[in-house]
Amino acid sequence: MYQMKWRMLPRNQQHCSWFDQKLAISFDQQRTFKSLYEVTLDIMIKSRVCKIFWQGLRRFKEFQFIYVTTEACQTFGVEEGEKYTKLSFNYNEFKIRKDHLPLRAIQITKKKPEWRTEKEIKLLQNCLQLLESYRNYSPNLQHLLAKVIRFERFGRRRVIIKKGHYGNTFYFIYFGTVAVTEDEDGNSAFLDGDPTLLRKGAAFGEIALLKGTRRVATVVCMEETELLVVDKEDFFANKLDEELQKELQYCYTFFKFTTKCLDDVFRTWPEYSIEKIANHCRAEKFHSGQVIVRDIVESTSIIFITKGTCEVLHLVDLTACPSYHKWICQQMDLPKYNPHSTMETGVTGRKKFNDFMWKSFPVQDLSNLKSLYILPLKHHRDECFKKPSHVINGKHENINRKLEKQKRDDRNRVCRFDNSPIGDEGEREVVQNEVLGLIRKKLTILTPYGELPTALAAAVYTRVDEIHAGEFLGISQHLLPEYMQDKRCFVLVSRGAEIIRLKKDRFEELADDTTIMKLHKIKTTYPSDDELCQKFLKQNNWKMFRKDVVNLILDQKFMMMASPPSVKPKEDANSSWSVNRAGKLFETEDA
Ligand SMILES: Nc1ncnc2c1ncn2[C@@H]1O[C@@H]2COP(=O)(O)O[C@H]2[C@H]1O
Repeated sequence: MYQMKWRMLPRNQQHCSWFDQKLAISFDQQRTFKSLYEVTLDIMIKSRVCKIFWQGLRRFKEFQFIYVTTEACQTFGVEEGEKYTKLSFNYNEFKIRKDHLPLRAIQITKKKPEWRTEKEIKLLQNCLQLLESYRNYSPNLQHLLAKVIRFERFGRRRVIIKKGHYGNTFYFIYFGTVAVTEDEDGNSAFLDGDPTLLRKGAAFGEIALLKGTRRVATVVCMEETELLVVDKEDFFANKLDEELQKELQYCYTFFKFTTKCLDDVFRTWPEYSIEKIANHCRAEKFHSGQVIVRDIVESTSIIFITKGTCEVLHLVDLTACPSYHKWICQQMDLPKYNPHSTMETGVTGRKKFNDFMWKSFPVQDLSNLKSLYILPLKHHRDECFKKPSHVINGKHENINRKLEKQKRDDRNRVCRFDNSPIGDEGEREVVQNEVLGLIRKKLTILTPYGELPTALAAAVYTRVDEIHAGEFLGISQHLLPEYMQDKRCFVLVSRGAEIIRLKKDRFEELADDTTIMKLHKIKTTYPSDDELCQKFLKQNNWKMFRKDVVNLILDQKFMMMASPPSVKPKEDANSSWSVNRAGKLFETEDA
């Protein structure tokens, strides 16, 4: 560029200004070199920075960022003049998902083991304390596992382990439920009424690793499931096999050496059969009050109690029990139950109460009925009794009068229990009809033993048996012919028990004739529903009596303390026959 400029000058000017030109060249050159140097330096620095970034990124290739893929991320658009910028906001990153593995812990598990800092391992260890199977390991093993464990999330119906495949992984369940099935695709889990389920805190996939065999079962997700995975190399490097061998040995030892308690059921079994059932079993712990099996008869498993106690409960539909009707008649002074005049309606309260099952059960408080029954009586007999608050209010009084009229009209229209005319047949009769009229308007149910107010339709859970460590249940009924089986629903509830579940068909497949003969001799018969109802009512009568006595004594005491003894009975002395739901249902020790 400089030479071009110089040549373009006139000839004379070219000679005379040679020195100047010389000076100018060196000055310009200097500037050019300087800028060239700066550019080169710039390029060198930039290339070095790029190289560092590139090397860093190469390492990051191993690191997968976590995306919560389950729900689409919401995107907001912002328009700025001509430009259109997209701001994205993933609300999943801010959403607290209860019971799921925290995001921070997931990020740690996604890192390579050597990248995890001591602080991160500790944090992960703390999160994993929630898992029972993990918590039971020594602190050292817990630390080693937290170093190598990785995270995986699967959706419903996803097969995690396929039966017959070689195994390279061991799993802990952090969230969700999986089913263990005998078929390859795991479909049976969704058809089986009683599949083998493993939940949060359980671990699986150890058998193929410990024995070096193929997978003995298929494991499929029943819902979205979060797992923590240990690879085969880490499994053995951290001596996890030694710990799990102990667990596997537990079931084997129970079947092999607890035969005395188990009525010698397994005494004649060859070694390999016991080993085989031990491979298909798992010890499970249940806290007190937890339901182990919802229907023992329907269940496809035999339950062996290894530790603690269990209770067998049965829901008795009182409306279907003649003893209950008799008792109601006595209590309410209703027309006596006559077995010859039963209504073959087939409509009972059973369906209604089946729906309630465990989550809730009907609160049957007879005190309301009793107060309806007693208040008018008291009103007639003793003017000193306080009027109900709604009667005091004039506005309510009008409504009340209207209601009374309506009730009277209804009573005339609707056929009554005893077909007796309404009139002055005594206060008691009137009140009784009053009660019935009110109830009839609300609903009555027809039972095989007569009509019953809906408010008195009750069902109670009664304890029918107690099972202790070393005992088992679920097979004797299964071996009986269909017509001899007790098809009623029995619930097994833990009282701090530890159990082993074994599939009935697997047991039958391996059991020899001697075992089957022994089991045929074991007969468990539970009392009929009416017998259970009688037992319950007996206990209830005692409770009612006890409550009445206590109320009576306390009343007298309080009255003496507060004011001079009065002859008037107190209202709450009559509210003693409310059905105590806790006491009744579970036959507490004070029963
Ligand atoms: N009856 C069972 N109860 C619970 N888990 C089981 C049962 N049978 C098999 N499994 C688990 O299912 C896994 C399937 O793969 P593995 O054979 O490696 O290990 C098996 C056990 O961990």
